[in-house]
Amino acid sequence: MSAQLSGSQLRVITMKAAEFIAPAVAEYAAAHTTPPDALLAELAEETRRLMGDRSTMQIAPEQGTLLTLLVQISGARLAVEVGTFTGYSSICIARGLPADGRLIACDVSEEWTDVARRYWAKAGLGGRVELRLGPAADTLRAMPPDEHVDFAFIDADKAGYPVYYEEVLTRLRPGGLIAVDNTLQHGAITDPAAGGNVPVMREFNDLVARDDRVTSVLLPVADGLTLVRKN
Ligand SMILES: C[S@@+](CC[C@H](N)C(=O)[O-])C[C@H]1O[C@@H](n2cnc3c(N)ncnc32)[C@H](O)[C@@H]1O
Repeated sequence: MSAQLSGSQLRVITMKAAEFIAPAVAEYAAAHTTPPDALLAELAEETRRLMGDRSTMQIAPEQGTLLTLLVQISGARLAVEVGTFTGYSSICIARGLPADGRLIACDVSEEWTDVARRYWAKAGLGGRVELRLGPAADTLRAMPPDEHVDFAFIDADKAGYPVYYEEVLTRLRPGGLIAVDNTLQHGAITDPAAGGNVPVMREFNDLVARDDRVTSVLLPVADGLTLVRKN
């Protein structure tokens, strides 16, 4: 499933990973991580071409590998994604599910998820992924309130994270896992003067760290990825 990465693909991995660690170490880590296959590399390239600067919203390749691995080892059957964009992370999650598993993908953008739909079809995952267009808070609240979700990935508007976290956690089975992206905010999370999404994210990180319903670890992977297990 892996493919040789071109120089530019490897540079993208290295640039994203280098935010928290020395560039040479980041390059070494990237070279010793299972790389994206040809389809994911093509999606990353098309997203860069179509979306320009917005393409940085896509998760880093090593996060994609990690998501697939987490879904596989957790034995998840039903997954939820909040923030799909052009589909990179959804493909990584869906690939970790069994053939009869299901991913509910939430986003507000028809334009961006049209790209995702195309790539789900190309990846043979069309039957495994269900897109729900609309504000994710509404989509999550409309789901049954019982504990039936095995795995979730939160990667949408940062102000919405506390609501997404709570609505997902309510529906997560004990032992289920939530992965939350961008929790280190390019390293600005420790800067008390930083604006933008940083204060919101700091509050969210504090909320998770205080939550005795879960066990969590904030990993310095890419832009910070917090893993949360429901106790
Ligand atoms: C950082 S991008 C997601 C990147 C994606 N996980 C990937 O790997 O390519 C954030 C996405 O959240 C979506 N979004 C923003 N606000 C939202 C909301 N209120 N409900 C659902 N999706 C939302 C945006 O349309 C965008 O596609």
